[in-house]
Amino acid sequence: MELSQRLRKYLIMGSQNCERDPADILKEAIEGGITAFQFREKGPGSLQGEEKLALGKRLRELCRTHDVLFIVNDDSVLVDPLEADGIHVGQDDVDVQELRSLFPKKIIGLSISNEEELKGSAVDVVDYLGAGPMFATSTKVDAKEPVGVEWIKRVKFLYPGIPLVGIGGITVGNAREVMEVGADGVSAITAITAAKDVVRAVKLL
Ligand SMILES: Cc1ncc(COP(=O)(O)OP(=O)(O)O)c(N)n1
Ligand SMILES: Cc1nc(C(=O)O)sc1CCOP(=O)(O)O
Ligand SMILES: [Mg+2]
Repeated sequence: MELSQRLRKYLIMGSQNCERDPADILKEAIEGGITAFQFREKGPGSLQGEEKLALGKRLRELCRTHDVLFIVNDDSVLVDPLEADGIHVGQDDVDVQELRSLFPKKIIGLSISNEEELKGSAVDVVDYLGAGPMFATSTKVDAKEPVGVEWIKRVKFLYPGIPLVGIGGITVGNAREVMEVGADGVSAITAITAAKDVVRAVKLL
């Protein structure tokens, strides 16, 4: 399957986003039909060190069993121990050219929030882009101002060949807008982790 299809329903989370066992939430999200998962264990309340690694391994196994893409957020040292399919980084993280030489065959995702970031990034070495925040979000403390779905149109116009997912404030109610302007997928934290019925939320997304 093409990467653009594998990024269609992209759950991102860590234990800090979950009020119950993250593995249960991930299992339900897989049942609902997520195609990709990003292990983003960071921020207030997140696990560190061995505990982080242990949780990553549990979640990785679930993704492997169900053929869901497993991407690590930020932490390049976790890529090999977790046998991740790839890594997602932002503008203030490890440089993507350095990542590409470390991991020639892994999937590398890069966050892009504006034209300046796009111009200054080595887009040619990455496999997909994350564009956001689409809408207001309180999940990421240092999130930028919402850029809206117009940003998806612009990035697709400039880089039609690279898979693109929207992120930030995406819900069951607005995911369609993001897809209709040309995104290959939607990524979400709260819309899935905080849903009363996770299976249904993913299906509706
Ligand atoms: C798919 C996707 N897009 C964007 C991000 C944000 O990455 P970044 O800007 O590095 O912020 P953190 O997630 O590291 O706080 C993402 N994680 N995934
Ligand atoms: C991790 C992340 N990155 C963003 C970006 O704009 O790059 S917004 C964001 C948080 C997404 O959480 P929610 O789905 O709960 O809004
Ligand atoms: Mg990051």
